Amino acid sequence: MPPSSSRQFSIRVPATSANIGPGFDVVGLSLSLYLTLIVTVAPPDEQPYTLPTITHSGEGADEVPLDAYKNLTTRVALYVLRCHNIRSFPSGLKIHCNNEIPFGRGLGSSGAAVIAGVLLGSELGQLSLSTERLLDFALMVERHPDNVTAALVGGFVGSYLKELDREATEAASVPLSEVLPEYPPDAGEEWGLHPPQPPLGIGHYIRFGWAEEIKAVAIIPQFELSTAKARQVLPEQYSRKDLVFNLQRLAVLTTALGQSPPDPGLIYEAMKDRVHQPYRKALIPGLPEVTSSITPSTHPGLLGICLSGAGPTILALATSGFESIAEDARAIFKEKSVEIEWKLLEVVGGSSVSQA
Ligand SMILES: Nc1ncnc2c1ncn2[C@@H]1O[C@H](COP(=O)(O)OP(=O)(O)O)[C@@H](O)[C@H]1O
Ligand SMILES: N[C@@H](CCOP(=O)(O)O)C(=O)O
Repeated sequence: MPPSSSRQFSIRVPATSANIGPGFDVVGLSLSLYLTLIVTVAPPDEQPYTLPTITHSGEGADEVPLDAYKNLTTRVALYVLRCHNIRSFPSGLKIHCNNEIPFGRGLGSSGAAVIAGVLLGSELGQLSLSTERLLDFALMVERHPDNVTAALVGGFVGSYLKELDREATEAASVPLSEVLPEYPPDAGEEWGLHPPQPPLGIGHYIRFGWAEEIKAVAIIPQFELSTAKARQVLPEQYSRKDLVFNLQRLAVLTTALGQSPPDPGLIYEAMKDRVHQPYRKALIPGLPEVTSSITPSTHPGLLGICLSGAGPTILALATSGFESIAEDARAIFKEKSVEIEWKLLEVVGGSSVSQA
């Protein structure tokens, strides 16, 4: 018998900090700020068909589209549904989004929206997708695995994209506009018959250890920098010297952050980078000054400091002295006329779906 009352569930996805210095497009850390969706699905016999209603509170409320065909989360959900021959949202769907993750700051807001979307699609279609398959769908949209993997599975995570054969590479490289069309089909059009299906098993990951006493100070400049813009400034090629510099540090960092007590001497140096931060400093006034003048010797308790994701947020990992790290960073940024906000965050578990 079909359910006669509405079904409600919630989806909670954490913020993430990607790269952690040398791990560009490789490592991510899930942090205690959340995107939460409260979803109400009307009983199936309700007539006539009505489009989803989206409401949004918190970060991004003044800029996020509330049209289900334009909103990133619902577009991703619709992509997952279409790939399973479900061509529209259920009638009378209501979604309330409460968002604590600031947009365009390098704390994985888009990765969280994408993961919320794949979980929403899976839940609405009652598809019971595995973690691996959810990741495949997310990777068709956000094509670097660091944020989405950490947002989905939680913790301190390393990931790589599988080398695909020619056919699968083509399938995974279709333009984003084909994966996520922005408009509904015109009346009578057969939209959604052949969405590009993700190849199986695109992303592979492992969770590293994390020493519980390590907290994350997020120093958040009050301006947005889109990840797309911050990727455009990166070179196509790197010298062997710079590549080896990063590989040496990343190999040490992935174990060093799991050791208790953590070793600031080892970690501070292991969080340095030559692959993305040097190129992004032109977009983030104060970045080199903050990362070079806040050190374990000037700030006891500090372990390491780096750009969070594509920036402009700076991530300081520390066991104590959080306020002095953040306030000294504030003073340096102020000299460059950049205002900041800071938050002390914990490393948390991954995304969850709960039935009401
Ligand atoms: N909760 C959300 N719902 C809808 N769209 C979102 C949400 N969070 C982020 N976005 C989209 O992602 C954009 C920010 O993505 P991006 O430039 O990758 O920055 P970051 O992921 O570092 O915050 C926002 O401007 C918005 O378009
Ligand atoms: N590896 C990516 C990470 C982008 O993270 P975001 O939080 O800024 O979206 C990059 O550095 O471009």
